[in-house]
Amino acid sequence: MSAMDAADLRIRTLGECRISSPLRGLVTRHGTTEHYVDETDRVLFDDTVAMLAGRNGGDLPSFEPGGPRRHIYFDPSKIRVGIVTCGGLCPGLNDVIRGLVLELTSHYGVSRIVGFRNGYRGLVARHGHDVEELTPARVQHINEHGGTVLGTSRGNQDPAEIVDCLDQLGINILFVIGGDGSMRGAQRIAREIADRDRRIAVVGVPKTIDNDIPWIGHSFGFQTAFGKATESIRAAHTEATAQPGGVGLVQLMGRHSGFIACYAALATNDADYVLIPEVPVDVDAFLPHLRRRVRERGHALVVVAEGAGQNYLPAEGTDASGNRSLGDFGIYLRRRILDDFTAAGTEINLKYIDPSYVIRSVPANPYDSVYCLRLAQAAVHAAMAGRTELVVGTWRNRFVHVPIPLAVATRNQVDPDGDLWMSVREATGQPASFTTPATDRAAA
Ligand SMILES: Nc1ncnc2c1ncn2[C@@H]1O[C@H](COP(=O)(O)OP(=O)(O)O)[C@@H](O)[C@H]1O
Ligand SMILES: O=P(O)(O)OC[C@H]1O[C@](O)(COP(=O)(O)O)[C@@H](O)[C@@H]1O
Repeated sequence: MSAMDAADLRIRTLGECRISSPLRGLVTRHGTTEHYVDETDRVLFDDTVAMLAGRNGGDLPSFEPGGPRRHIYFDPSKIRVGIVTCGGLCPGLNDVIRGLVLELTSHYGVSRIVGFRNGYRGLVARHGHDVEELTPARVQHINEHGGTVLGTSRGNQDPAEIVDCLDQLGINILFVIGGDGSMRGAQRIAREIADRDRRIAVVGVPKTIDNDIPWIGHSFGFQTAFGKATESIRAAHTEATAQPGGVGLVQLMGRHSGFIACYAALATNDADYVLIPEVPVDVDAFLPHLRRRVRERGHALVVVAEGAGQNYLPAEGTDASGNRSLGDFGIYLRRRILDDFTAAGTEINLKYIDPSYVIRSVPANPYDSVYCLRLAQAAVHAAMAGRTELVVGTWRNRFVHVPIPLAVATRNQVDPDGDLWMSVREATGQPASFTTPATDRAAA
């Protein structure tokens, strides 16, 4: 990450909080202390992170903690709130929508909440402002289903048109539930709002099934998704061990980050190999290893993230413009394994499984449901206190406010020298990498 401006590390606010919070039920058991965040409290980055953020020494940056404030910026009786979900699906989207609506209505007394349909498209006049009133009754059971009741979309929209829409509908707070692309969009919307000198808060709840957004410990839905992926790994293992020369090959989502592959493999502890985008793999070095393993043990199980092997993919893995194609390394690997075993005269029974969208379209598990609710609560507290251009995250086991520029500046990836990858290598027994002298020379 390049060095950031100090301004990018500060949380923006719309103005002074002069209204006493209407939050009820937050008095502690001892009856004296109200449970509000101490405004002077800070959650420090550690030194490494400070260095990454370009603040080497001196004024150590810190996060503002999330949570309810004693004084708020918006008058709950006067405001109108909008919610939008963007990007790919992820378990828990409906939990977050529900959490936002329930927190706004039950605790703050906000009664006017709308959901924009189909991502940022729902905020663009050309597509016809597509909104739906959201009430506690409407959201009561939506968490029992996967997907998002608001719908979602990809495709860039003009921030100016979006702010026109917020103006026309009298929206005071916009909650964006989405990935890094959505948050970049949210940042541009917030800047457009600031340029027009409007007082509209934009607060993000980071969504990524790949767990690739930093500053959030792990993302909501991730645990549900890798849990679902373990079913495919178990099936592949059962198939592989049931016949001579059995090879199970499971491809999982993960375009740039291999967290799903690593966690699903660790959860089952059956995989012999895990291939992820963060660790280069030379297929020519991998194949003899796999053949040896099958000869010695009678079977093998390979788990690949779809974005693995991008360092290797040959000409046929490129698109018409010569760019290397992303994804589907598993399909390529499947053909190479079959060709290699056949050429070597080694018996093979390969079963390929790609659970694909199955792992991200399911409802959140109870852990993720709790996490979604707490992220939603933190997002509402932040917005009601007039904070803007931020996402809610977790850092050092605290809910924190992360400025959007910081949240989108880097991608969370598996560290090939870190503990997680070491655990995977311990569990699988695979070498540090699969390279040949030629790829080593190329890398150097
Ligand atoms: N750089 C950007 N600037 C403005 N809007 C963006 C940008 N990238 C994405 N968006 C908006 O966010 C939406 C979701 O982004 P996308 O990258 O598809 O998914 P995700 O948010 O899950 O990463 C897009 O449809 C687009 O409207
Ligand atoms: O087919 P789609 O909808 O473009 O989505 C597929 C991609 O989305 C991802 O799940 C990433 O989405 P996230 O933004 O939730 O991390 C990739 O792993 C996958 O390749």
